[in-house]
Amino acid sequence: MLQQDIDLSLRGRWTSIPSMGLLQLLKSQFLCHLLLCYVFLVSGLLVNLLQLCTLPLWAINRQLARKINCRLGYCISSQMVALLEWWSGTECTLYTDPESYPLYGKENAIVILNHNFEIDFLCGWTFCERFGVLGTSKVMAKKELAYVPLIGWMWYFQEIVFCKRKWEDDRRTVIKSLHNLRDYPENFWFLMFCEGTRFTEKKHQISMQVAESKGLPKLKHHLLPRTKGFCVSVQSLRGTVTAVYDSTLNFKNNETPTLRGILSGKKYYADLYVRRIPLDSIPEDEAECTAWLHKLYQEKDTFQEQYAQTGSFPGPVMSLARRPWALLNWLFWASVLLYPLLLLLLWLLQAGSTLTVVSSLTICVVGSVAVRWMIGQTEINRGSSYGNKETLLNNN
Ligand SMILES: CCCCC/C=C\C/C=C\CCCCCCCC(=O)SCCNC(=O)CCNC(=O)[C@H](O)C(C)(C)COP(=O)(O)OP(=O)(O)OC[C@H]1O[C@@H](n2cnc3c(N)ncnc32)[C@H](O)[C@@H]1OP(=O)(O)O
Ligand SMILES: CCCCCCCCCCCCCCCCCC(=O)OC[C@@H](O)COP(=O)(O)O
Repeated sequence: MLQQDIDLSLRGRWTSIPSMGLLQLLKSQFLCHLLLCYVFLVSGLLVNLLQLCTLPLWAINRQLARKINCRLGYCISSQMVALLEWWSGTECTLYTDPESYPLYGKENAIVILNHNFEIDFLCGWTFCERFGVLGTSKVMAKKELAYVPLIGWMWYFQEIVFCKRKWEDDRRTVIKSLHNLRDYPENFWFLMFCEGTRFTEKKHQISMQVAESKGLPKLKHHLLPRTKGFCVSVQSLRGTVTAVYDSTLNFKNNETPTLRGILSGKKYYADLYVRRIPLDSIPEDEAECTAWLHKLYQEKDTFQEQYAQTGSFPGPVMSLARRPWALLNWLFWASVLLYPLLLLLLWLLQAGSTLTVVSSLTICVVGSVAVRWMIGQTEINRGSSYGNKETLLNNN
């Protein structure tokens, strides 16, 4: 490279810093990420420990144990919401009809969401937070997520419905977990990604072969939904849940948002289109319910196509401001946990032996490897093989 090129590239780098903003620069620094992760990991472990302490209470007063665990769970999940809303400043826009809007958060609902993005679960959580149901939010999650530290352990106490994505194995456990929710003491949203796995080109191709073999119309933006879980949820929660919220998520400017981007303070623009469908209008019969879900996904596909063409969903936009609680929760944990960290660092600098310095560095490395592994769970290119050709052949 010529000296002139080097000068130009360096000058470009330095002149771009002021325009990038000092705050943005700060947000991209590894040290900041380390501090965020420290607060998240330590507070998460403390909360998990407190959740463990509630175990005897489940036998004595189950409803109280549930209410306590909702609030404890909120302490963990709202930190991730704070990261999205306050750290990255991501904007979440809700498209929905004004008649349904007042009911959101005031009734039990099954939420159906497309599964294309690495942070779709986080956007889901953010909408839960804004409607006051974050602590009680539920999901039908793959069993592997039960072993993710903090989040998976928290879910165990929040009565999340886990599945192995093999209906023969899941039928009994899924129905049992759903029946458990029938006397839940607070309003909850139960999320289902009926596609069962995240969208990839390969999984899409295979699932459209399945659609063709079943004589179903092809979908452009979705995988063919797996219907058993939805039908059994509707059957098991009839009388408990009053509506299905058909939700379709996309991001402005064709962005493919990532958790790493959020952690680095990157701002995204999420758009969510929600239609409220009364549960009574969904057929009870399994075959009819299956056909109903297939039709719903065909409609969702047209909404995504409209978004791809016009950059917006149908329906009016409802204003939905972020609330301060997620930020306040984070500030609480940060003030409780950063002070002892500071004291420890000062002590290490002043009097720490080589052994204590080395052990502290080792803890830092282990912590950051653990967080990297957890972030890896959200990455689509590290996703499961469920829905790939191999699985299809095994199933047959
Ligand atoms: C308003 C805003 C949002 C609010 C948010 C609210 C709450 C937030 C809460 C938490 C946020 C955190 C989120 C965490 C995310 C974690 C999510 C996941 O883990 S997703 C993965 C696990 N979940 C699911 O899979 C749910 C959907 N799946 C089902 O319901 C399944 O039916 C099942 C119960 C899991 C059983 O699985 P199985 O594979 O056995 O399914 P089926 O029997 O239904 O399917 C077989 C059937 O499908 C046909 N088919 C279609 N495509 C394929 C393919 N590619 N390969 C093979 N088979 C395919 C197949 O022909 C079979 O057909 P048939 O039934 O006719 O035999
Ligand atoms: C202040 C906060 C600092 C936060 C630091 C970062 C912490 C990282 C936390 C990671 C949390 C991990 C939650 C995992 C949820 C992943 C949900 C998901 O999307 O699962 C995928 C499945 O649906 C389908 O799997 P595939 O079949 O596609 O494979």
